[in-house]
Amino acid sequence: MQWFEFPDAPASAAALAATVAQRLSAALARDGRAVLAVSGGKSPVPFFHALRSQPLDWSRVLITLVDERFVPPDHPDSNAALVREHLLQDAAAAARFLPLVGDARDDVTELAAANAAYQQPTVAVLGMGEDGHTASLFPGADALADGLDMARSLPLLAVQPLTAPHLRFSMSKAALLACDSLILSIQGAGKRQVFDQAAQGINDSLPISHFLLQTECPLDVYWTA
Ligand SMILES: O=C1O[C@H](COP(=O)(O)O)[C@@H](O)[C@H](O)[C@H]1O
Repeated sequence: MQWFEFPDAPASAAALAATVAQRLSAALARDGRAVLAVSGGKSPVPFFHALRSQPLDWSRVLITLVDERFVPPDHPDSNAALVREHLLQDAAAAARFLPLVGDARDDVTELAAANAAYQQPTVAVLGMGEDGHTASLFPGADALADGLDMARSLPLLAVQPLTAPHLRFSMSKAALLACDSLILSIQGAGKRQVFDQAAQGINDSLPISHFLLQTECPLDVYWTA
């Protein structure tokens, strides 16, 4: 795990955007295409603003989500709506977007469709909640063990959080660790405390620990107070 510390959120967002753009660019040169998976929530907005004007051949980049709430695409809690409003703008408007949820009417059919359409990301940018969840791998959820099972073959699963609204679709641990690289972006003293606790040992009540304490996929942590 590599640790990067920044004086404020704009500095962290700018550095994160430059790193992600450089990794996408390397994938474009190597493979002719690149896939970026981003997190939702509230904190990624400055990063999206910094990333969307990076000079890249965005027409060969596919953007998808690490996780999504099972809500229609115009719902205020939709991660796809967040990406459309804040990331798929400026130069990045040329990127293709692969949402995880359709019209949010039938979770079984839509999860099957999302798994069928899934594209393995080159880079995934993770967030973390103060309860230690990452993607939508929530502590205490019935589906957590399945989501953390490295033998699981389907990349996406449905998770019903006990402490947060909406059924979620989430990338599994196995799918996330199959990315070329992972970046965790966090800020604030509360999240730092959770991070420090999770870094001490694998602990299912802090699912993020499964990503900090692994050797399958390189992880960079972007931290700002
Ligand atoms: O519910 C979610 O929360 C986490 C953390 O969000 P943040 O706004 O506190 O950074 C996020 O990473 C995840 O994608 C989202 O669906």
